[in-house]
Amino acid sequence: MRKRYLPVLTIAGSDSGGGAGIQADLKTFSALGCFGTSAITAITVQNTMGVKGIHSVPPDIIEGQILAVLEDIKPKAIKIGMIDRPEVVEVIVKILKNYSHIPVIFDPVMVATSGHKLIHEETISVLSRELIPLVKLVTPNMDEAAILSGMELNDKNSLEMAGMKILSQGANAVLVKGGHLKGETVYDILLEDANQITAFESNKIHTMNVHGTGCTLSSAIAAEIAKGQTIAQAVKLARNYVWMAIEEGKDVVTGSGNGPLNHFYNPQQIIKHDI
Ligand SMILES: Nc1ncnc2c1ncn2[C@@H]1O[C@H](COP(=O)(O)OP(=O)(O)O)[C@@H](O)[C@H]1O
Ligand SMILES: Cc1ncc(COP(=O)(O)O)c(N)n1
Repeated sequence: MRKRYLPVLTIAGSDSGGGAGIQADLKTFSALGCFGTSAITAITVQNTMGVKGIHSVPPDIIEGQILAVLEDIKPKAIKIGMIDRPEVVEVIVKILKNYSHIPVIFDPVMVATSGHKLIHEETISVLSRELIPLVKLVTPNMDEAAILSGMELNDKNSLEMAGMKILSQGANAVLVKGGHLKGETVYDILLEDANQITAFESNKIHTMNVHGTGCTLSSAIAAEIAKGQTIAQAVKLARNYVWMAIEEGKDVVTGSGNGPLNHFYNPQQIIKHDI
């Protein structure tokens, strides 16, 4: 058997500004020693200041991209990000049912850091009902967890309560991210089931460059899962990676809004596996 890089697939939107979406995902996979492949769901007209337009990719082309990768390159994990329309959820669900052996990490992207909506309202109930029960881990931020759970989130305790609600709605595991919490500490709460809850905490970094943190975190979790880590260990490693990429991204000078992270603060890890 030859040693190769572990392939990982991202199904997400393109960010022309390069900080979030597909662009962040592919940089993260590479930085963590995996081989990144992609299926683009939508092309956003975006920079550090915000989103100026969205061109939705036709569902048959999204399906074609995903199958082209699954049938030939055989990814070890899948990350899903921006899904703007219900028909795209349907296409993805249909495919995933035939590939249930591949672990899927789903970041239910709804609103960009800049405040722009990236999802049609009617998509939310469909992804909650049909997609979330199929994935290994769903990673909502506070606003997304509030929408999915119907609860208000403002402190560490409410992150956990919302996570419990999302579990009760059919999720297998939930990471409620608290990057937008007030105060000097950020908490992310991992619920693998009602009795297995892990609270991760780190110091808040003061910087404008936090565009793409959620995309980067979910891709890093997918990369670590592809390498064989457990969910809890993958989340721990991915959080460390994101924290360092934010810290080292303070001086990445691009644009006048919310800038990106520095995905390559560490030279690329060369990690080949028998596959
Ligand atoms: N200012 C910050 N300092 C340290 N960690 C952060 C900061 N902002 C976000 N994070 C971390 O980045 C990850 C993404 O969180 P969050 O920003 O809540 O998600 P999203 O990008 O989906 O809104 C989480 O692990 C969170 O703890
Ligand atoms: C294509 C695309 N996907 C995801 C996000 C969310 O990233 P963030 O919440 O960091 O703005 C984004 N802005 N654009």
